[in-house]
Amino acid sequence: MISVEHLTKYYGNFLAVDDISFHIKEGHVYGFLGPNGAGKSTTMNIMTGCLSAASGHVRIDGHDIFEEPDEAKRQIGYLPEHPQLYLNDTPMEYLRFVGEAKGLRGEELDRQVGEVIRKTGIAGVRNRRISNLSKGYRQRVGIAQALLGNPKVIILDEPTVGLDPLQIIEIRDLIKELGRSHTVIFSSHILSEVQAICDQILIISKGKLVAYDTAANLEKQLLAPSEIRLTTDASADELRHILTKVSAISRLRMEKGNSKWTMARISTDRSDIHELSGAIYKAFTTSDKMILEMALKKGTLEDVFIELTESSTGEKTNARKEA
Ligand SMILES: Nc1ncnc2c1ncn2[C@@H]1O[C@H](COP(=O)(O)OP(=O)(O)OP(=O)(O)O)[C@@H](O)[C@H]1O
Repeated sequence: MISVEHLTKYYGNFLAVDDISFHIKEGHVYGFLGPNGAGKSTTMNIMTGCLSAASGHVRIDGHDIFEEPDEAKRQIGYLPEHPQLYLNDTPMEYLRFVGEAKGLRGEELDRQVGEVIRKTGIAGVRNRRISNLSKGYRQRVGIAQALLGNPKVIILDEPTVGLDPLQIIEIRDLIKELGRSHTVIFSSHILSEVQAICDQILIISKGKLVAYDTAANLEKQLLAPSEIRLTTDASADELRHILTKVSAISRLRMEKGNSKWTMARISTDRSDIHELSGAIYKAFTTSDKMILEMALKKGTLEDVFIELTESSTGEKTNARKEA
């Protein structure tokens, strides 16, 4: 449905999109996930024909966005990060205006405007001025205009930014609903949001595509090491000796505890952390030392996201606090 090949974009000397390539199939919800400034909006603006690129190709349903912009754009409905709504218009007037600009006329215009109003749940406010609508309803109007012309692909740039928690839930539900009838791509810097809505996740960091897969596969393939925190009455040397029998350990770090007990962090790269905890219990049974406390921490997608985006930006992302 969409093919992006070796896309590169500079702002002056600054490389904002760095040789990004990916393919998108019909009928799924895709999430562009990345910290602020990662290059999500720039990539979306190029994909929708709003911005040029230094090099690379974007094909929408076989049409090159640079060479056949009209055909390619017909397949896309776009809600930019800062949509230009006409605040003095009502949603009805605004949607009729956008519909006409997309070439709709007469009964077909009436039908489509009615349908997008119904789909986005704005019937109750369709005759109020947009300037009097809440941010959530304005965002719905923005999504409604993207749906006009019945495009195959809907691209939404940070559609939940600035909304209150209830509005966020409503817009997320709407995106999921749209995913039943369209291919939807939306961007966010909030991992939990992308995880909750998307079938596929594209992680973008510092202009590069650093991962592309389902949430479950990302966790499996890029697995952040799982870790066990252990407190024992064994000394550090005794613990090292007991654990020589445990092959699943990839890393062992002693931690400063109180003077009486030894505390350690034990990591594994294996996908099943219980394989490690079981082996540790077993190793202790053949010693005269005790496990006083054992806590398991499984590697999560959040760990993967933070590691991928930190290693390429060198900065802390804000995913953890907002997820
Ligand atoms: N018109 C511009 N001129 C110069 N630099 C720009 C311009 N637009 C974006 N940038 C820079 O390009 C980088 C990528 O920006 P972009 O808006 O694509 O990121 P983003 O992932 O969408 O982040 P955000 O969520 O903050 O919008 C950022 O460092 C940004 O400051």
